[in-house]
Amino acid sequence: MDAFTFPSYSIDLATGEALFDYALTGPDDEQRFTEVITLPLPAEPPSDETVATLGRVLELLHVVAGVSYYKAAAPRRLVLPAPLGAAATELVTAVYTRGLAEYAYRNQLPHVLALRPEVPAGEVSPPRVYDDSERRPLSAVGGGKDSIVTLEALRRAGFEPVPFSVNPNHVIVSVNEASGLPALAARRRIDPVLFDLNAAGALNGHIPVTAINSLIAVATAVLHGLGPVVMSNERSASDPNLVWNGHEINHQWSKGVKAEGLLRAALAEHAGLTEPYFSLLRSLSELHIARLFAEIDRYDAVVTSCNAAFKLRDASERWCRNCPKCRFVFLAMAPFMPRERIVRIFGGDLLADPAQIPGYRELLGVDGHKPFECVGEVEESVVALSLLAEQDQWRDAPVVRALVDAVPETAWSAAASSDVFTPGGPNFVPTPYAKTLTTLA
Ligand SMILES: CC(=O)N[C@H]1[C@@H](OP(=O)(O)OP(=O)(O)OC[C@H]2O[C@@H](n3ccc(=O)[nH]c3=O)[C@H](O)[C@@H]2O)O[C@H](CO)[C@@H](O)[C@@H]1O[C@H](C)C(=O)N[C@@H](C)C(=O)N[C@@H](CCC(=O)O)C(=O)O
Ligand SMILES: Nc1ncnc2c1ncn2[C@@H]1O[C@H](COP(=O)(O)OP(=O)(O)OP(=O)(O)O)[C@@H](O)[C@H]1O
Repeated sequence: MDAFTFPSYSIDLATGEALFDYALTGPDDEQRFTEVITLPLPAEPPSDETVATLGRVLELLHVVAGVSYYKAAAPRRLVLPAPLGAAATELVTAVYTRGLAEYAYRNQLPHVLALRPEVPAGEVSPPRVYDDSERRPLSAVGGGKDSIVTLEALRRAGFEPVPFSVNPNHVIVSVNEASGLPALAARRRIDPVLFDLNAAGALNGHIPVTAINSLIAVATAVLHGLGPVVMSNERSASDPNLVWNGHEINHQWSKGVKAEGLLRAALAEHAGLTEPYFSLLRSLSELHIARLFAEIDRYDAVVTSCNAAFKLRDASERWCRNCPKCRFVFLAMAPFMPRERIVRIFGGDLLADPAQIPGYRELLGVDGHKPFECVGEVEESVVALSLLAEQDQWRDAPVVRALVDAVPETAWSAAASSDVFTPGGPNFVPTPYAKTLTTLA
């Protein structure tokens, strides 16, 4: 295939159903796709102004959500459907290059990292300004510890958050029920043709799913007259897994602070939103978030951070207890709660199981590189281990003992002077939200 194009998109405001069309085109062939995203409908029909702003957000979503289908063939041309301003073009370029960097690396497709969209010439008419900064926030809920910390902090600080999820599965539904807050949900249906192509051996790999979920959340906030979308993306999401041909490869790229800045700028430029989107947890390490989570117990029976529970097919019920994310989150929570509590949350004790040692050695930087998963930095893992080694309840756990012996002296010294509990780094948290997290301390 030579090119990826965006033939059309439409929305039916009576049902909330938006259709996004895509095409992979070649000299003799064309493969079409349609993704269906259904937004929850508000009680009152939206005003013309709201519909206009929503249309602008959906234009960005149309282009960004194409990344799932582009990756089936990775053509060298990305032909956008309409003119875009500089900030929106920068977002799109980054989503298809940095957002697909892990995919490019694993499939050895360096041209993807150099992709530049072809933007039709023309002016984009300026959007109407939509001041959403003082409205109730939409809090994106993914079912894991991070979004629970955000939801609870916002609620306790009096912001009256509205929980929101894309395709909530039973985990997310249970988390929302445990919160007691009425939630909004959007549906997203990937074109089944993509799965057929995958089964037939098409190119496949990781995509920047947070960028897609984020724009669906912003579209929902606009349609419902709500305020900023509040995410739970942490500091370490901005750190790459490795560098390849001079390019950073980051599994979590669209959770990182650069992606957050690009999305905010594109939404301001293209849709006129004054305070569209920010991550409340941006300054915090995963370990710090785990410590905050330990202060909240109403979600213990439902919280699930394991990605295996969120697969579209053959999902695990809750924690699979045998993946990098389960290992990392167990290690990060363990120092801050009684052993019986964490074993109850996970349904098992990962630090009592010697089979987990090789996976933990990767997380601790003893072997290989940081896994391609949503896990914290090596330093955070070493700090967590050092805390466990000081506690009677964990000191003699088989995995803790083996790991304490495996970690090199240099890592212990780095951990001793670590700043993992000191908030830091760039963030976009608006001033009224600056003290929100203190409600959990
Ligand atoms: C649940 C999961 O981790 N899935 C990744 C996995 O896909 P798998 O085939 O095992 O299961 P499915 O998720 O059901 O996907 C089936 C196919 O559909 C494609 N697909 C899925 C969602 C989408 O939006 N677009 C798609 O094209 C997918 O490629 C499969 O072929 O492995 C895939 C290949 O590496 C990953 O792409 C799947 O990741 C999902 C998109 C996903 O939702 N992952 C999140 C849990 C995730 O990884 N989040 C990251 C943040 C990444 C970011 O930058 O936003 C994190 O938490 O670190
Ligand atoms: N299905 C979803 N709908 C809406 N937002 C989501 C969804 N899944 C994840 N998110 C949001 O995307 C961001 C990244 O998701 P991630 O899975 O890392 O977070 P989490 O589930 O809150 O916590 P954890 O890291 O413990 O899994 C978070 O801000 C989360 O709220």
